[in-house]
Amino acid sequence: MEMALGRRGRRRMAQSVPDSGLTGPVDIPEPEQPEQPKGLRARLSRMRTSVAGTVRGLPKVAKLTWQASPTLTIVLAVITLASGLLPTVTAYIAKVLLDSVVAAIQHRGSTADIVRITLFQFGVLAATAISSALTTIAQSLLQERMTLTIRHQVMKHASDLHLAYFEGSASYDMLRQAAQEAPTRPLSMMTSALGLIRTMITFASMIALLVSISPLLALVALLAPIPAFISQSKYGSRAFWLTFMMSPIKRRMDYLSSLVTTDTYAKETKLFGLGPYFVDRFRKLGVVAYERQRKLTVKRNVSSTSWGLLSTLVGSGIALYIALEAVGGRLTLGDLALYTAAATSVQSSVTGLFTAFSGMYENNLYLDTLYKFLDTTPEITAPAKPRPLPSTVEGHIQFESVSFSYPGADEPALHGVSFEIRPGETVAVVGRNGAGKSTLFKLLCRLYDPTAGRILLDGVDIREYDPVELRTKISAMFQDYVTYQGTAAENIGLGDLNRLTDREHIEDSARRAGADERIARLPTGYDSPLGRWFDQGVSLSGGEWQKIALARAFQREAPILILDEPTSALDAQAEHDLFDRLHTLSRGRTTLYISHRFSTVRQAERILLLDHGKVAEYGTHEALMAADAGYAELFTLQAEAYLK
Ligand SMILES: Nc1ncnc2c1ncn2[C@@H]1O[C@H](COP(=O)(O)OP(=O)(O)OP(=O)(O)O)[C@@H](O)[C@H]1O
Repeated sequence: MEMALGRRGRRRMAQSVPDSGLTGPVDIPEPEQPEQPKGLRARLSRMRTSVAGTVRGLPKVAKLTWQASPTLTIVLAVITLASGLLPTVTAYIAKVLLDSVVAAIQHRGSTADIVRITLFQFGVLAATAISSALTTIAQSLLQERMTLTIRHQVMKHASDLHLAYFEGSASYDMLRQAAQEAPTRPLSMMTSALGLIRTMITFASMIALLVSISPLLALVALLAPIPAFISQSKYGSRAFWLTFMMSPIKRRMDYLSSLVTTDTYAKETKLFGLGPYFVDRFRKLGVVAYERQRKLTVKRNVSSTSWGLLSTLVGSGIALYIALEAVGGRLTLGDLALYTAAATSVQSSVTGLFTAFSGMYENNLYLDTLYKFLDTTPEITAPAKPRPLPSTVEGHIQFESVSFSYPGADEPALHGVSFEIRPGETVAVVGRNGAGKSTLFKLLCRLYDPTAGRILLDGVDIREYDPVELRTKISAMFQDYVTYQGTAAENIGLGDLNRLTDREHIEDSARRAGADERIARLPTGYDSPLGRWFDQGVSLSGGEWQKIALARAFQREAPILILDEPTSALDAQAEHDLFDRLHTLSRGRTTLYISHRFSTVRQAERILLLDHGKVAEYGTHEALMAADAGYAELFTLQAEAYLK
């Protein structure tokens, strides 16, 4: 990006600015296609590859269309193919009509013939109109079904993918393309493919007529539109590259837009007066995106029109030749009409063939992204023969030399971590920001797999279990819990889908989390909508939301309880009450919680101190205080602050 600026001062500035879209230059690199050799042979071989690739893409597209709706696919195919003959029939009727008019004028024929032919012509024209209306209906319905089918497939696949997939920006761009661009492409490809066959039918029937008058003319008419095709295919793939390269900029625009239009961000945006700044950046990014699009659209159309003019010139030449032939008496007026129609039709068929093909080629490129996304295999999967979890999981947890690095990170988040938690024990995990505490929890839930070492649950490596089943044994609340735009009951019930409607259990979970009292004060209690996206719901405070999220964790009666800073937003009384209850709540369950408040940490049976991804200390509060090392230092620091 910076390179494109070319001016030294701006380049230096750009280097110090992260490429986040929030600050710095809004330019994005010109879409550059991979270097390709230019010679004729290379071009031909590229064309062969793209033809083969596009043709190979067809069965997949046909399958997608069929999955969306077999009936509509058949309707569309039959009408499209049948309408292939209509132009030839229409042209032929025009000839016959003209000849019978001339015959009637010269008293060689009757008006009854003309009426019959006109009626037939009406029939054909009506059929043309009906088939075009049916095609439109079938296409738009199929498009709806198709969008639904593909979005469903994308959603389903995304829900199966591992967490890390969503954290890489390249894969996120791919996901965006698959979700937004791809749904319209298969039908477009299918329509082009059917159009291609229809045009071939028209073409074959028409060419027969043209060849019969002059093979040379047929050849000229065939060759003229080729340049138009070349320009089409070149710009077709450029458009694809542009969209692909535009994806990051579009995502940044979406993000900026959400910063200004989403309730949770609006407060801070207003406080710091960021609204106009974000709006302006959104506009600037939009201008860059538009400029790219404009250049390409103009280039593409100017180019194809120029090439198209060449085809028109040939068409006019043919018309002139035939007209002169008619004047010379070598052709009838009807022949003239027929041959003119045939010549024009062959012209447009050939252009149509090439345009349909280049359209298919372009659509296929977009679809490749969809297939690539759908082919991405989830990295966290169940083994071929998952070991069934025992009906009563004891909750014995062992970390054995566990190391973990986030994809693309320079330093490991965890390094050689080993410790053991006995069944039913309560352990507090402490450490500075970034020490690796949340990562430890995520590994235990198998949201990631360790890069080295292993984690055992009841003596078995957790990778031997089915991760979905493993997670049913864990009740968890993360720091960045979700605030669902639903009712209070739904917000809690989602913690255990099997008990989504078990109101008694939901109320019990709320009581355990200390959320019951606030819910009772809501306009319609548990049925009150929370959040304002869909209904005029109630806005809760940060602490009240946290209690709801806690209740959701308690909703699942699992043998392992994991709480990542469960009281960060709670008031002192609520925090005290929760930890009071935690003794009862954690009875019979292995419990791990992260906290930065040492008054709550000391209540745990054992304390694990992490430091830069390593276990620094592990033991009871008393033992760690006696050791007088890192934990004792942090504890004293906080205690002194309170006593001052
Ligand atoms: N999704 C991620 N991708 C890449 N790196 C990450 C990701 N999440 C965390 N990290 C990095 O891993 C390290 C450990 O993070 P972790 O969230 O486990 O820390 P923590 O001890 O829970 O911190 P805190 O007390 O601030 O919550 C940090 O350096 C962080 O930058």
